[in-house]
Amino acid sequence: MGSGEKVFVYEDLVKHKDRNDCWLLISGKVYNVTQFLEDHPGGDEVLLAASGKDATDDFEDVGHSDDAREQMQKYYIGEVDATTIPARRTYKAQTSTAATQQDEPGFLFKIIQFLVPLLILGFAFGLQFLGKKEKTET
Ligand code: HEM
Repeated sequence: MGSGEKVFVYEDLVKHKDRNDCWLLISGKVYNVTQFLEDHPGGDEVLLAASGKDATDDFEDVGHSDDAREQMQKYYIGEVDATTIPARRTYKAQTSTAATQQDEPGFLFKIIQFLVPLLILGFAFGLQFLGKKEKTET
């Protein structure tokens, strides 16, 4: 606050992730929470664990109050150049491909289920036919 806008690079965060010097990156903004570690209602450990990386998800997952968002302004020290932040990994469920892959053995299984009784029947008729033929021949 008031000390001017500073633009950091993502790699800078790694240098500020211990108890004596702890920065947080939340929604592209950098907060120096070193003095806040002891006072954080959620404890210092969670803040230390959230430092050195993008802590946006960790912060939002807790559902911080407006009061907490107000408080964090005190610790704001600058922004991180967005181009240096690694792209967030999104895990897309491979529904379409997984479904087709699963469908194939299912389909094959149904065909086999249908064919096996037919083969047994065919075999039984075949044996009967052979039996009759043998009787007529003798
Ligand atoms: C500058 C950043 C932060 C500030 C100013 C802050 C402030 C606060 C405040 C005031 C509370 C009390 C509840 C509320 O008002 O919402 C709180 C709770 C909490 N915070 Fe943070 N917080 C910050 C960052 C984080 C981060 C990065 C995490 C990582 C997970 C975190 C985890 C928690 C947890 C787990 C609680 C719940 C404590 C409980 O209810 O037992 N906070 N925080």
